[in-house]
Amino acid sequence: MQITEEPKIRIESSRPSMNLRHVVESQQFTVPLLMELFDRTRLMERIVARGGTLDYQNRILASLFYEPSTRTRFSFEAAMHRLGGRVLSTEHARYFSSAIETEQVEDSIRIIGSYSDVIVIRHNQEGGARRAAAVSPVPVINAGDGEGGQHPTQALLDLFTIYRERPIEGLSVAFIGELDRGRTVRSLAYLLAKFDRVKIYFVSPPELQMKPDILEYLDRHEVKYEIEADINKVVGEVDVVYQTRIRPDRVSSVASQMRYAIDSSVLPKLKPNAMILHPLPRTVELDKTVDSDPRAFYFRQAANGLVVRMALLTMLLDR
Ligand SMILES: O=c1ccn([C@@H]2O[C@H](COP(=O)(O)O)[C@@H](O)[C@H]2O)c(=O)[nH]1
Repeated sequence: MQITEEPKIRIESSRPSMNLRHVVESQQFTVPLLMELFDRTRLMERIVARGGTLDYQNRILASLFYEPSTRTRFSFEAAMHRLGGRVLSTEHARYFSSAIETEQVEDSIRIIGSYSDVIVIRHNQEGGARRAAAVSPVPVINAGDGEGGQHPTQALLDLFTIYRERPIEGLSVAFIGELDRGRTVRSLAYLLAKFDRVKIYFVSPPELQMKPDILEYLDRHEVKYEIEADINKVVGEVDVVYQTRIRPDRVSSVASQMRYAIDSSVLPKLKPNAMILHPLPRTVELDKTVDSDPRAFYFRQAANGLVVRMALLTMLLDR
């Protein structure tokens, strides 16, 4: 794709109105900050449509992944390239360099922060990103920390995907699958709690249900929710079905995994204008026959990762 420089689209290179130093958890985002991010995201859509910008040349993003990633790493790196910047990257941070000799994340971050302008980190331990942010000389973005941690930028792109289609106020959302270790679900629940009249259904086998910390947060913020084990009682009620995997080792049988699957037998039960989301990658819980249904939004959701992450990078780099 050719970069067209004329007429120039101005990224409000002015400073973001709200101070955002690191992105560690979803709770950091207020509704005005989310709206500012989404306004910038719309601008990024226009910039990407013309091939990108050179505005951030000479800025360097370091991507440091201690766990595998497809969408998050590629979209962050593509985002920096579309902004004209450069990327230093490893997807084997657990094995590279001195981590194998038990170098602490703090030391790695101090060093890498002296080579770069922003660090994107996926850490295998809950709290890994927070530890990184505590010592980093440059902004740190949490790209997933531990199984019970968070994945705030996934939640931002999830929310943007919904926001493009309908108001978030008054929305009903069913989170289905392996909820206790679903960092994407945890992060999105925190974001949804910022909006009025949202209702959340947590649908999973009892042993994989959402952990009390999120439920207590929802209670404190007076967000309505229900715990449910039967997918059929919920799918017809909601505006958004947020499907997630159930890994086979977490349930006793394939049959119980399949009880939470979305396939062509479930589609007729959904509202005609429902949205089906999934953070991907999928296993058996989201059948490929669903892909051609107009309510399937998961590939658009993954694609939105690029523009949302571009917008977020500009907000951190412009401050
Ligand atoms: O059902 C799911 C599927 C994925 N996740 C988490 O989402 C990301 C996916 O990683 P990519 O960087 O997009 O490849 C990862 O953090 C998974 O742990 C999930 O929680 N539930």
